[in-house]
Amino acid sequence: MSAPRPAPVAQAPAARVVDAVKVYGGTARGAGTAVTALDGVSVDFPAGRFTAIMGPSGSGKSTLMHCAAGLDTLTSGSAFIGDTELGGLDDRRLTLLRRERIGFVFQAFNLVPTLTVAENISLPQDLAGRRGDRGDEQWTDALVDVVGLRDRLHHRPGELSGGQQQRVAVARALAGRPDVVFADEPTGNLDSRSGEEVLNLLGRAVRTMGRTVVMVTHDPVAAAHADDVVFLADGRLVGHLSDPTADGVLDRLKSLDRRGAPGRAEVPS
Ligand SMILES: Nc1ncnc2c1ncn2[C@@H]1O[C@H](COP(=O)(O)OP(=O)(O)OP(=O)(O)O)[C@@H](O)[C@H]1O
Repeated sequence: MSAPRPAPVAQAPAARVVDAVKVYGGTARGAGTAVTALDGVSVDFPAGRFTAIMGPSGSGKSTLMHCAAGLDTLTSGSAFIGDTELGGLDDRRLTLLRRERIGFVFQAFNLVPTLTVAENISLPQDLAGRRGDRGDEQWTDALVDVVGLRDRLHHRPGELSGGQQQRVAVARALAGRPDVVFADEPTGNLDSRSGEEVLNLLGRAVRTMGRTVVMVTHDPVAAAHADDVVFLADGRLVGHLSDPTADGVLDRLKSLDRRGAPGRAEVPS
C-alpha cells in the first residue's frame, strides 16, 4: 500500500494587507478635510495567481496597490510582502525590498528614454549589482523571447509603439524574478489589441512562469484575464470573483453602482 499523500500545504500569500486604513490630508488645526481612501481592507494576494483589483473611480484601487507595494504607507493596519511587514522597515530596507522582491508596471510605461530596450530590461539587475549572474542572464534572455522583443533589443523606447514599450516594461518588471508584480492600469494607454497582448503576457508570467501578478484596472475585459477579482467600493472590500468573465465583472460593477456608492467619505478634521 502506498503511503498516504500529505495534505496540501496552503501557500502563504505573496502579498496581503490587514485592516488597512489610509487617510489622506486633514490638518492638525482642522482647517482641511481628510479623505478616507481605505477603510479597513483585509485582502490576500495569493502566490502564483493573477489578481485584479476593481471598483468605481475613487474607490481606493490605486491606494490599495501603492500601500500593498510599499510605495505609500498606511495610516493604520499592516501590509506584508511574504512574511515581511512593510511598516517595520526603514527607508533603505523598503527601497531594497521594492527593488529585489517587487516588479512594477505603470500605465505610462516609465521606461528610461536614453537606454535601449535591453538596458531597460536589465536595469533592475544592474541597480541590484547582479549583472553577470548567469542564472539571471538566462532568465532575462528567455524573457526577451516571451515578450517578443528580440529584434528590438537595441532600439530606444521612443522608437517603439506603446504596446511594445509596455511589453518592455513587463519584461523589466519580471527580470528580477520578483515575488510579486504590481501593475497599475497597464493597458490604460493602449489600444485593445496591444492591451490584449500585454494582458496575455501577464497571464503567461503567472501560468507558465509561476509568478504572482496584482493588477489595478477599470476594464472588465482586462480583469477577465485574472484568476481572481477583488472589488472595492468606498475604500472597503465588497466582493470577490474567481475565474471571472468580462460579463460577470461588469454585472458586479453595475450592482456596485446601483448601491449608489456615495464616493469618499469626507471627514472634517
Ligand atoms: N494624494 C492624495 N491626497 C488626497 N486624496 C487622495 C490622494 N490620492 C487619492 N486620494 C483620494 O483617495 C480616494 C481613492 O483614490 P484612488 O486613486 O486610490 O482611487 P481609484 O479607485 O484608484 O480611482 P481611479 O479609478 O479614479 O483611479 C479618492 O477619493 C481620491 O480622491
